Amino acid sequence: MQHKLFNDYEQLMLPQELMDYTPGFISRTESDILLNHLLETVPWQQSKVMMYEKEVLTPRLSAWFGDRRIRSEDKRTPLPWTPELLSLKAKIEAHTGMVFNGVLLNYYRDGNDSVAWHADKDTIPGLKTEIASVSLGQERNFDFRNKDNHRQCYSIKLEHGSLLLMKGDLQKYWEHRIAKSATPMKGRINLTFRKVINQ
Ligand SMILES: O=C(O)CCC(=O)C(=O)O
Ligand SMILES: [Fe+2]
Repeated sequence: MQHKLFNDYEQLMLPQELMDYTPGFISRTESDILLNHLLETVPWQQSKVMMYEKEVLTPRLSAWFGDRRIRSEDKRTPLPWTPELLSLKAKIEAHTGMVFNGVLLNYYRDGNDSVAWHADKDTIPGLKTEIASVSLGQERNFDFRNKDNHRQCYSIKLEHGSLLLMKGDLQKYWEHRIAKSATPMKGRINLTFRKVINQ
């Protein structure tokens, strides 16, 4: 599936059926408060993943809150919803008309923290993956590229208090990442609201 990603002025246009970006979804003051609250209260963990038969630490901290496990093979017990996360979930659900039952929090401590190229798989078989992603703190580049043609690669900045909806066939045809940055970066928290059915 091909998309025209630039308008006549060469500005990047997100195909709305795949990605919908809302800057200022949360006010500046509320975003500041939520960022500090999450930094102080979330039991952040550095997960390990297998890479070429070796266990490596992921270059960021994370936490999973929700009703079910994020993946059946993920042994972490989901953390119980907090009033702050439930209220953000309700705001997103009212805005999008979508319903979520879990949220993955990523904490990028500085420019050395990152997430490698990946697509988020369908968590409910037969349904297209819908993810609502809220960003707090340091603005970072969100890169995405066509799985079949890596030269088709674009970048948007995810601002403090913004909401990015990822939907439709985005995860099927595109990958995304947060690259490491050579420029010094302050902390950033990203919350991805998801729909999962694992036990
Ligand atoms: O930090 C971000 O904006 C993206 C995180 C992400 O891609 C993920 O958790 O799957
Ligand atoms: Fe992702």
